[in-house]
Amino acid sequence: MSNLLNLGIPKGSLENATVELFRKSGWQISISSRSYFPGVDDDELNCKLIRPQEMGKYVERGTIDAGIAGRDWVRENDSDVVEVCEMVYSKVSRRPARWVLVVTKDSTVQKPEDLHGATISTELVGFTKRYFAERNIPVNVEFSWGATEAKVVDGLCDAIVEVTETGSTIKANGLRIVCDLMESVPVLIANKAAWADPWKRQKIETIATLLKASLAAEGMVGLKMNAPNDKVEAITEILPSLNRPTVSHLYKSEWVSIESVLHEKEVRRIVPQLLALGAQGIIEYSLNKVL
Ligand SMILES: Nc1ncnc2c1ncn2[C@@H]1O[C@H](COP(=O)(O)OP(=O)(O)OP(=O)(O)O)[C@@H](O)[C@H]1O
Ligand SMILES: O=P(O)(O)OC[C@H]1O[C@H](OP(=O)(O)OP(=O)(O)O)[C@H](O)[C@@H]1O
Ligand SMILES: [Mg+2]
Repeated sequence: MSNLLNLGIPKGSLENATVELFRKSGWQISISSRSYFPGVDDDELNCKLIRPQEMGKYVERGTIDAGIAGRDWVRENDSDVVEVCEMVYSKVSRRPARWVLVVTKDSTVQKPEDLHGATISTELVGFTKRYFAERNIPVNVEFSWGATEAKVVDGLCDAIVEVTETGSTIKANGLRIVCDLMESVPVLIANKAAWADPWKRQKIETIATLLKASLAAEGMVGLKMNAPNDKVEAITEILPSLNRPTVSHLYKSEWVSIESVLHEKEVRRIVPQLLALGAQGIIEYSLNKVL
């Protein structure tokens, strides 16, 4: 049984984006409705769906060897685990999630200090209490089971500390962000004993490497072109690359092939310049992974 890694997949907001990231990285995870044990096309992996709020606890205990959860919840639970790597993605975007202090639009609150003696509702109680205590602002922090935005609209509390990504929920409820309190990204965490086991560690590191390589490839493309020998210097001078562009000779020709990896957004700027310098047969191709 030693060549089996128990891996926690975050159930909820990060679920679809995580499964999609694994697909790009080479693992097909299939989740059937109502089952908390997704299938995966790797005999060395055993996946379980676990709430990000509880991931740290189960990884710390060794119930599972590794898992992905938002760093916010790993910190909130003060989980004694190895943080293997962070990955920048959220529910719908490739930006960190933000925990923000939120009030109604007509509230007079402009800064955290204005909440002296106020009641704040949040799912992230420990962090919120610490944030206000460190600033010597006495507040009453209440745990919220969710739908937190509704509570400040209803006047059940004076402010909330909520997670936001696109901002659409805050906007839809007519609320206003006072300030950002913290950012959070998903992290791959490992149990300490699993990390000390050479096979498990290697497997966890392989997963980390490939997940990060898939994220790194997003927005990057390969660009390849032919050019006369005497233009190589001028072209490689302006061509962005990860390290240096590759130059190889065309068979029985005075021409060379030049290849580079760059941000897709740079292509529209660089292509007219490449053409002006005499490049021909330019091709752009997408990349699955950048390591
Ligand atoms: N758009 C988002 N909304 C909420 N959480 C997000 C978002 N993007 C990333 N996250 C992260 O997802 C985790 C919260 O997960 P989840 O949504 O499962 O919790 P929840 O809100 O309590 O559950 P539910 O989906 O049942 O409302 C946190 O680590 C948070 O930082
Ligand atoms: O900034 P946005 O892109 O709108 O995303 C943030 C919203 O998404 C989450 O809600 P969720 O769907 O988890 O519902 P909940 O309030 O019941 O937890 C979070 O709690 C916010 O309400
Ligand atoms: Mg939620």
